[in-house]
Amino acid sequence: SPFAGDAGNEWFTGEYHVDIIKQMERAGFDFIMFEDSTFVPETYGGSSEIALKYSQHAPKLDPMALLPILARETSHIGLVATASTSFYPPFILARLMATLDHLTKGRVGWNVVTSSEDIAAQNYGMDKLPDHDVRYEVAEEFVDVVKQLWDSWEPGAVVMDRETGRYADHTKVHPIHHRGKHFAVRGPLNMPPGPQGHPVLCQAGGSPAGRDFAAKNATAIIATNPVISKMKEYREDIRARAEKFGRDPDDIKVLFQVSPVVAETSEGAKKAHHQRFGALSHAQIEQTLAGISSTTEIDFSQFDLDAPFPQDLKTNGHQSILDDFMKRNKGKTLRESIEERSQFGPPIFGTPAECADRMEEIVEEVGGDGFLIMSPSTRRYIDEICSGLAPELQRRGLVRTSYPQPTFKQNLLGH
Ligand SMILES: Cc1cc2nc3c(=O)[nH]c(=O)nc-3n(C[C@H](O)[C@H](O)[C@H](O)COP(=O)(O)O)c2cc1C
Repeated sequence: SPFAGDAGNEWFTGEYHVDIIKQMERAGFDFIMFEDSTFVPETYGGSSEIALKYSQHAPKLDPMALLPILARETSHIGLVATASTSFYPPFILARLMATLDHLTKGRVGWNVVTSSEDIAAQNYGMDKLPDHDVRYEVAEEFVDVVKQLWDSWEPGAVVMDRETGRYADHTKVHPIHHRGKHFAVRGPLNMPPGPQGHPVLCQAGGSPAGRDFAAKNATAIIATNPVISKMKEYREDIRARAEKFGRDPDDIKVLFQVSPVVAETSEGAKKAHHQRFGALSHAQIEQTLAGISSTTEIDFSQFDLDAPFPQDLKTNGHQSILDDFMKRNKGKTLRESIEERSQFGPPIFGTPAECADRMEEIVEEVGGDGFLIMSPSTRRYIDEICSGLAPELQRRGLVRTSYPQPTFKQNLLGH
């Protein structure tokens, strides 16, 4: 982008992230989420050329190391890092999250992913990932172990009694002696849990196994769908699954991915939207196809752009994303199909008031809890959202103007 400035360099030192998170806190965002993966894609065209040309999936800073820097520069906004249950040992993850919950004073969250790329698994001593549904079985056990570790220090275990010179009460700190199908962990954790006890869990399950996992464990669920009726269906399905697991569905916030295009005038926004998402340029086509190729591990460079693509593709990666993509675009050419996909969510463009109107309509129809704004990495875009769109939503009482509760989870849930 001609408006990226020197973000490509400032990004490496975290300066860029510090600037944007301050804007976001001022604009009343609940949280920032850092997506993550740990590989350099090679699926598209059988080479890393296109992925590296457009910096797709790489480079990435490790979000775990970035969060405490951002915590020092802010006071209220939630900070969510992605970590994979296929690659981390549960003890290390539990300890990292507890550490971050203390360092951020109760503002940390974990986006739980199972990962979808064999090429990433090969960085951790595996030839390939377990099957899709087995990954969720592993994730269930992983989260169970992590929660047991966070609970291995009972409330009141830390006494810090100066008179007796005693730091902690050993009768309130317990090994967990977990021996399951996938993990064996003795415990206890070597530190007490942070202010939230269990940090906020985020998830984006799309498949039946993924939705069950999310409905059972997550406080924030993020989802992508450009079709309003499907968004509604998804949220209702998640809420029904949550009830099945004995949870109050209102304790889960379902947030839909959008990428609003905001401008001073309706015409300006329409033009900018068309530039970004209309007839795709060669570069946009390459980027979108390379993106789908790396998440599905299917080389889309082999298909004719101006013909329908096969409807019987199979992946051990993000199957639900692929199924949905095939179903929605039956009969369409690949070029037509990726035009919709490149938008990520329902089209939203206009002046701040027009975008706010559209978002309000969508939430009314979907019964949704809000949105996850997916941002191109420029300060200009962040400013359009934080100084243009968000204040308009705040004036309408749709976005917070303060953070009344002490922790991220309490602010998210409103109690
Ligand atoms: C908004 C959004 C963000 C996601 N972020 C990540 C991520 O950072 N890392 C990752 O490996 N997967 C990520 N995913 C993929 C999901 O974890 C999940 O695998 C995907 O939605 C497909 O669902 P399934 O696993 O139930 O098949 C993301 C998905 C969505 C919709």
